[in-house]
Amino acid sequence: MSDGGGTAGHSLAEAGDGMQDRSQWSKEKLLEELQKKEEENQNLKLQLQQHQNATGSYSPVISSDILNHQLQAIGERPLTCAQVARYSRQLILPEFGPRGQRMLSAASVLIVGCGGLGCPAAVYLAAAGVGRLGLVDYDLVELNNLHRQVLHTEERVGTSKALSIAQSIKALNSEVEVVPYEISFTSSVALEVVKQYEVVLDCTDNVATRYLLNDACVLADRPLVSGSALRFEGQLTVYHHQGGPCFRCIHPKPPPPETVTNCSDGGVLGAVPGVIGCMQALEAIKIITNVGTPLSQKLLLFDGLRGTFLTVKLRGMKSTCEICGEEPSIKQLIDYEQFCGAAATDKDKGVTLLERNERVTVEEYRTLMEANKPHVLIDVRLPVELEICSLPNCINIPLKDIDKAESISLIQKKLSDLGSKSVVCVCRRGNDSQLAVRQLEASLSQPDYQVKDIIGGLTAWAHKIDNSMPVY
Ligand SMILES: Nc1ncnc2c1ncn2[C@@H]1O[C@H](COP(=O)(O)OP(=O)(O)OP(=O)(O)O)[C@@H](O)[C@H]1O
Ligand SMILES: [Zn+2]
Repeated sequence: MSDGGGTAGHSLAEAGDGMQDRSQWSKEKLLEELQKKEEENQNLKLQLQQHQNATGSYSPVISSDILNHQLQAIGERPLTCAQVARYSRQLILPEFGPRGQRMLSAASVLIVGCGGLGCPAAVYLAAAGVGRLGLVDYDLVELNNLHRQVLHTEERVGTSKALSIAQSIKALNSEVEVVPYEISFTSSVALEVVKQYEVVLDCTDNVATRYLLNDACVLADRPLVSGSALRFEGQLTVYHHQGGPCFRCIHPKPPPPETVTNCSDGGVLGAVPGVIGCMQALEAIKIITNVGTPLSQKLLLFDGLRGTFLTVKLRGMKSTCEICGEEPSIKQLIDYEQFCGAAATDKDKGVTLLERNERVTVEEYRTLMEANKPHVLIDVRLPVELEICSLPNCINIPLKDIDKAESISLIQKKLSDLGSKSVVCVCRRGNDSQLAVRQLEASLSQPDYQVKDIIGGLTAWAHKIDNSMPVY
């Protein structure tokens, strides 16, 4: 009885054709034999290819005659020879075929957000041959975008993201009609733009725009392919499609603004939005061509660190949903920044918590430093951020640890060693440092301590005092 095709009972040298004992062969002889086998292999592959081409079972080069015949049979305009050549590898997918290609070429997709998700989504939709691609973004390309926003280039830093993507896409596939919108996607324009496209992709990065896009898609009755990515994780779902829920059915109330983290603060590895953006393109293609099962009422969770995908079922459409329910109270677009209590951007807002006399400017801090005035400088960022840049003689106590007993006793010890009562807090941009000051004021026991923060943080220091300090 066979042991399952293993080599039991034979030496390794015999395994394979089992005819020759090669265990005593020289290196040269082995190489010669390998080359011979490789040539035989190539010949076999070629023969197989010719056989398959002749029988029509598989051919990487498709005859446009055969395809055009199939298309005419289903009453569609035939693909040109150039289209057949360009899209041949996807045309031979039985589920997709020339029918899918025709549907894709006739379709239009709107991508809102030309950043980390928008770039991969756009590149795969354009490459696949979508007919018309709308690209919305108000922002300009920055150097720190390039690690993940892969359609922009070093040369185009400082120029419009929408135009930059449009340029890359045109170079990739000149057949695609590209419509760049260098605008803020707001309530006044959203519905008008969305109505001009069949499928919409949410590739943005803020909650206000997510609600706006959702409501515009429900009002215009368009499916919304929604993606997000942060740090090493990503999410993907399709809203308002095939009777599935909309974003509001799942999230009737916006989250408190302070609980929302963006890539600029939380960080993101470029390949992660790459994965999710590609999958947004895939969902759009599936919806347009009616192939497969779209992620409607399902949420796909990608864990890049573990390399795992998990799909969870979402609740269904909510009959009481304010926009897609049975008696919707929202019949037109509203003010989403007001609704969310947050701006429709993830740019740093620059909070002001402290009074002016509780703060020092970077210039004032430089004077204090140069005068060697004894003080304790506390950098409240994460340790990894201090590896990027820091001011001399700081101690690192991350904001989340600032009011812990051991932090307070460390600060008190440092102050008493220096014979000082002055504490200065610093962070990246001067937001967390203000929170730290408030917490220290409450935690430090002696009322005559002076606790201040540096306005604008290390970013202001880099811009105004030390140009050699990196800005991130
Ligand atoms: N309401 C909106 N109108 C137009 N574009 C928007 C809107 N909201 C967000 N965007 C765009 O969506 C894109 C999201 O991209 P991404 O999440 O990669 O962030 P980013 O802002 O480029 O980078 P970072 O957060 O690191 O500064 C951005 O280019 C942003 O300008
Ligand atoms: Zn809903």
